Amino acid sequence: MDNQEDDSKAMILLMGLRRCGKSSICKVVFHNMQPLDTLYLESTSNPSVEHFSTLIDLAVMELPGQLNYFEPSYDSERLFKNVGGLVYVIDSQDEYMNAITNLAMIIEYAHKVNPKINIEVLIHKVDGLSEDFKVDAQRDIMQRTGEELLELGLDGVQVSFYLTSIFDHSIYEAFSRIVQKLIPEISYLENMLDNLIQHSKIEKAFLFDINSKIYVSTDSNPVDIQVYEVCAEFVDVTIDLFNLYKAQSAGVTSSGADGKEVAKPQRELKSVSELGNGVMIYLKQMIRGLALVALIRPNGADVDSCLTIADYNVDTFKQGLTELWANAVIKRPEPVQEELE
Ligand SMILES: Nc1nc2c(ncn2[C@@H]2O[C@H](COP(=O)(O)OP(=O)(O)OP(=O)(O)O)[C@@H](O)[C@H]2O)c(=O)[nH]1
Repeated sequence: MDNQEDDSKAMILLMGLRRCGKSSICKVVFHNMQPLDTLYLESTSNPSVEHFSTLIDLAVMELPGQLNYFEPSYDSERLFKNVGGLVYVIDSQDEYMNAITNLAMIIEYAHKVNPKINIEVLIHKVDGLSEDFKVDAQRDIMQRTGEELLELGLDGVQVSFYLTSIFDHSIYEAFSRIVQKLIPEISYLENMLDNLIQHSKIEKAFLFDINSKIYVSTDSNPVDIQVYEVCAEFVDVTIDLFNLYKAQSAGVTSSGADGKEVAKPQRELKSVSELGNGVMIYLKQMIRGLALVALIRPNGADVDSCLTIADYNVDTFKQGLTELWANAVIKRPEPVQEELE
């Protein structure tokens, strides 16, 4: 059982009251659904799991808002024991007092069975709120949650809050931070990226999961959300261009020295472009569906030599990443969905 628990740390539980936006978040982040199309999503009635493979294998389990997880028929204890992060979604456009009471009750239980669980609260749908109201809502929700936890004698429990919406990049930014907390090697990755930027005229580097556009790591400089947006959009553009030309090269073979047909090596995703302000944006494919995206500021130096140095250092980084992955401690989580249904 112990081993099983260790292997299952990369499980995220997504919870919240009905219609707070859980399915929409999953569809937009993990299935590239357009935010407006979530208007027609039906209410979820059974737990569902998204498997998401990036540097770590991750499972995101959505628990429907209409279910009572504390009914005896659910093995809630096993469920909560097996998760690394509990993400609770609060609809900020709705009356949220019930949600806060529900959240406090869940934290009490989750913390009891799994004191190491990361508690993450998404103050969601903030696109409908004015800037002032956003700040007020955040303060109010944080304060009320604190009061509820104090009443339960849980004031020492760490809770992280994020303002999110599926209509901008805030949901990706929040999930990036949540996923990073589950990667045991995160500090090595950050060090490796710090090393890379120090020696390559790079001012910011992200290690992106190409499919979801979550970044699994970045260097230790603060993240500017606009810089993140530019990099995430560059991933999209690069993939679109890559797919545009894929059909011609797919399945192409050539004759080897002994006359046998050999498959051509797969094309590697790589792209470089110049932004309006003279900064170069650089993308290169790494391992396991990841891509490194970096902003390079030549600062008067020769652009070609900056790119050559970046190429060399990024290759070294990729080798480091391959070694890090070979020794990674996290394995695929055990599917527990069937037991819940
Ligand atoms: N304005 C706005 N609406 C959102 C956002 N996220 C989700 N919604 C809307 O919220 C409604 C409910 O979303 P769902 O994803 O179905 O909610 P749910 O939590 O999965 O609901 P249940 O399955 O009933 O538990 C949909 O109409 C979404 O379009 C957001 O960030 N902003």
